Amino acid sequence: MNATSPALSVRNLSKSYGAVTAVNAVSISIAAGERVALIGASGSGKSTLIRMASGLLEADRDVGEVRIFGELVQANGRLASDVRMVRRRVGLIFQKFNLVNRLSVTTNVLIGSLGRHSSLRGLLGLFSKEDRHNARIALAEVGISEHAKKRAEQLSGGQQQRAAIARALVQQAEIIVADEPIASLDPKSAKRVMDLLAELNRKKGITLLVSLHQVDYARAYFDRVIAMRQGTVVFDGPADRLTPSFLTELYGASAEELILPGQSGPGTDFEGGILDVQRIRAAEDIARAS
Ligand SMILES: Nc1ncnc2c1ncn2[C@@H]1O[C@H](COP(=O)(O)OP(=O)(O)OP(=O)(O)O)[C@@H](O)[C@H]1O
Repeated sequence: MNATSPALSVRNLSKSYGAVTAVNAVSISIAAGERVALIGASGSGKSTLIRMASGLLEADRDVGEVRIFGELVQANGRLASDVRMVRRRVGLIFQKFNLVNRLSVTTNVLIGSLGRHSSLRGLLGLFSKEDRHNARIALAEVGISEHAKKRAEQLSGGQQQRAAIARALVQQAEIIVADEPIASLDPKSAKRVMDLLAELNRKKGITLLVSLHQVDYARAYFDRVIAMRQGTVVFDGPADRLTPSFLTELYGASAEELILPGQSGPGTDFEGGILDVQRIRAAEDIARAS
């Protein structure tokens, strides 16, 4: 709403499941355009926080608030009545891609435009010429134009994740909230997905909040890291402070789960170069041609 509002503001949010406190009085603020990784061992509360932040899950009653670009998502454990409108600004990416397997890649991407139309129109496949044009551009931007007509289930994991990102682009998401987007991918596909997210942040100013298990990806791609342990935020600061010794200080023995010795991380040879340039040119060509 307000140009100076944070992209995401979470204040005093908690969530319990019976005796388990999944998230305990967490407050964070993410400025528009920031690139923030959320790390933590399994069960530390990352998914629960992400689901509450994006309006998919109500927090515990009576305290807490979430706003996205100043618009209320939930307060005191109740979702805002117009939460659907706010959610349109959020591109959600999940570990398991969240595509409709039997639909074509293009249709899956077009689903991103449904927030702006009646669902019936979308269900009937009555997408506008402009929507289709935007879907073609988005597919080119994420580098999977040649797979547009295939069914989603025919794509590799990395390609499916890129289709999910294309859907967020068609949705014109201003913040992408991704819950372990690379956890199911091989290192090469993981790197491509992370390269793509970072590029969208740089070129389009899309804010990123991405939960990850792997600290080396957090360090390579993000300026700021929020680390959780047992439902609370134990670190919020520059990614380069996350040295192995600091992680051991934060997490003790469970730091090993985050450092992943021996597993190949992103390294430093980010794919940028030729592939990127070709992809961006293709998207620009499509934009000019129609
Ligand atoms: N629907 C639920 N019912 C009961 N307990 C839950 C539920 N969802 C999460 N929890 C518990 O809340 C805690 C935090 O879970 P959460 O999934 O948020 O952690 P996480 O950091 O995302 O873990 P992972 O990295 O394994 O996905 C865990 O102890 C989990 O068992």
